[in-house]
Amino acid sequence: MEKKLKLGIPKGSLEKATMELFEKSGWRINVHHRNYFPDIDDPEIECAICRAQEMSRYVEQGILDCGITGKDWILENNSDVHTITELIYSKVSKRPARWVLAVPADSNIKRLEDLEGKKIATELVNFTKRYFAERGINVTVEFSWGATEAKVVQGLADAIVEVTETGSTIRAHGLKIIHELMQSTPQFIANHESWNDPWKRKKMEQLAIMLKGALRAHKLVGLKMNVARENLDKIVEILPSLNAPTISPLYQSDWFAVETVVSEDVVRELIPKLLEAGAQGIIEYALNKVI
Ligand SMILES: Nc1ncnc2c1ncn2[C@@H]1O[C@H](COP(=O)(O)OP(=O)(O)OP(=O)(O)O)[C@@H](O)[C@H]1O
Ligand SMILES: O=P(O)(O)OC[C@H]1O[C@H](OP(=O)(O)OP(=O)(O)O)[C@H](O)[C@@H]1O
Ligand SMILES: [Mg+2]
Repeated sequence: MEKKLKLGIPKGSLEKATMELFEKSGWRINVHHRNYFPDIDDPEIECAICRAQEMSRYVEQGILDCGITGKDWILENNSDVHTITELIYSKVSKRPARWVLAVPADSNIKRLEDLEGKKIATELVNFTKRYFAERGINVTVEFSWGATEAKVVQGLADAIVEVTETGSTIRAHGLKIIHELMQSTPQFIANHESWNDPWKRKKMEQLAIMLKGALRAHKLVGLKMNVARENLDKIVEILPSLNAPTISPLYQSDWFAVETVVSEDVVRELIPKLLEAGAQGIIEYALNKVI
C-alpha cells in the first residue's frame, strides 16, 4: 500500500507564513478556494488545513500524523504530543508571539496580584486559569471569541490576556502591558505512534531538516570576492562568518576567491570596507537554505 503522511497546516494567523515557509523548503502547497485539503507536490504527503487551536488535539488523537501549531495552543489543550522541532517564525516577523496581561493605560492594576477578585477576558482560558491558580491569585477568567482588546475598553473585563506580535493592536486600544505570561513559537508536532513508525519518522525528519534550513537562510546572504594574497588576512579579519570563510586559489595567479555567509543587515556596511581593503569582483547572492 502507498504510504502517506498526514500533515496539518494551520489556518488563520500562521497560514500565510507557513505556506511561504514550505515553498522555501521545497514543497509547493496549492490551496483551492473553500477546500481545506490543499494539494502538495509530494505524493508521500496528504495535507489538511485546520485551526491552530485544534491542531494539537487532532495530532494527539492520530487523525493527523503531524502538524504545525503554536506552543500556546498545545499548552492550552494540554496535548500529549511529540515535539519534532520548534520553528521560529510569526505572522509578520521572526519574533515570537507573546501572551501578555494588558489593562487600560489609566488602570490602577499594576501587578499580577492587583487582579485578585477581578475579571479577565481571553481566548486562552485554561492556560490563564492555571497561571493564576499556580500563583494563588483568585480571578474570574472569561472566554473571549476574539477582538479581545475591545473588552477592557468597553468595561466588560478588568484586564485581558492576549497575544501580541508587533504591539500595534494593544497600542491602538490605549492599553498597557503589565506582565508577560509566555512566549509562543510554532512547533512541528507529531502523534507518538506516528513518530514511532520508521517510515513516517524519516519523512517527518526530512521535513524538519528542510523547514529549519529555510528558516536559517532567512536574512542570510552569500558573499564572494577575489582577493590578492597580500590582502587576504586583512579581508578575513573584516568578514563576520557563520564558519571560517572558504578560500580557494584562482587558476595560475596569486589571487584567491573568498566565500562566506553573512547576515543581510551587515552587507551595506561590509561591502565598502571590503573594497577599501582590496577586494574585487564582489558578488552578493540570496540563499534558499542553510543546513
Ligand atoms: N499577531 C500575531 N502575531 C504572531 N503570531 C500570532 C498572531 N496572532 C496569532 N498568532 C499565533 O498564531 C496561532 C493562532 O493564532 P490565534 O489563536 O489568534 O488564531 P488565528 O489563527 O489568529 O485565528 P482567529 O482569527 O480566530 O484569531 C497562535 O499560535 C498564535 O500564537
Ligand atoms: O501585536 P499585533 O501585531 O498587533 O498582533 C496582535 C493581534 O493579532 C491577533 O489578532 P488576529 O489578527 O488573529 O485577529 P483576531 O482578533 O481575530 O484574533 C491577536 O489576537 C491580536 O489582536
Ligand atoms: Mg487571532
